[in-house]
Amino acid sequence: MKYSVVIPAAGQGKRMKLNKNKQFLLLEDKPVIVHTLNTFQNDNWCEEIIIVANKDEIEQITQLTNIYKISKVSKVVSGGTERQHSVRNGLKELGGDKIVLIHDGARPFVKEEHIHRLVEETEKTEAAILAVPIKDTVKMSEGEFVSHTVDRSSLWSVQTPQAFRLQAILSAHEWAEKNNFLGTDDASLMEKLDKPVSIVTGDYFNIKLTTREDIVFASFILRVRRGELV
Ligand SMILES: Nc1ccn([C@@H]2O[C@H](COP(=O)(O)OP(=O)(O)OP(=O)(O)O)[C@@H](O)[C@H]2O)c(=O)n1
Ligand SMILES: C[C@](O)(CO)[C@H](O)COP(=O)(O)O
Repeated sequence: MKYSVVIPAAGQGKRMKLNKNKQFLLLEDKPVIVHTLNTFQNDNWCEEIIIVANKDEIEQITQLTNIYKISKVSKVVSGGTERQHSVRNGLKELGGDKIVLIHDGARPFVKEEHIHRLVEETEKTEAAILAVPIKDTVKMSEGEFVSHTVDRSSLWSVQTPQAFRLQAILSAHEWAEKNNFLGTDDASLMEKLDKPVSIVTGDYFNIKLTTREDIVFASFILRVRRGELV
């Protein structure tokens, strides 16, 4: 089985509160984005990588792909003001009706086995997402007070990659653009069109580097992956 992947990496990293894009943060010896790209470069099911970058970071990211020999990168295109716009710019570089994965550049720890399960699931349906069951109790609020506690038995913490048939997700993005709908993930666009989205259970190590604490977690995850910690 084969797929292409779009890597949105054109955010500002505001919540990280650093003076640079979190994709360039060094995790041990390599930038975050290189850790992410290597997973797909090393996966023989992956045929093509499209990176979406801030327009003034395209050259820097292109240089990194040359330095680290990420040869599957076919294009580095500029992003948009929202993640959804960046993803759309990346999707437009692809053709045919292949399987396409959309994976945050800020998620360097996704496992190949989970990527493959997503692709296999998408062969059967049109959309599949990686997610993990919520572990905490979840409550809704009204002002400063709890309004009610949500039944968490059917709640998921959704991650990326998210996998789709290319034409299906392109149509969903076109619908969202025409109807001014902005979703925080790509699967929500399919849901708005009443398309089924399968859930594949991933693992809790597939974090998105969002706030500074995540840098600490990332350094431990790397040690776990090397077998240094349980
Ligand atoms: N306009 C945007 C916004 C986000 N992203 C990418 O989408 C992924 C998930 O977004 P997020 O973690 O929110 O990144 P930022 O938007 O950079 O973070 P913040 O909201 O803290 O600024 C990241 O790899 C980010 O680079 C993107 O390509 N284009
Ligand atoms: C796509 C995503 O990573 C799934 O959890 C998440 O919605 C991205 O949200 P962000 O605010 O753009 O990081």
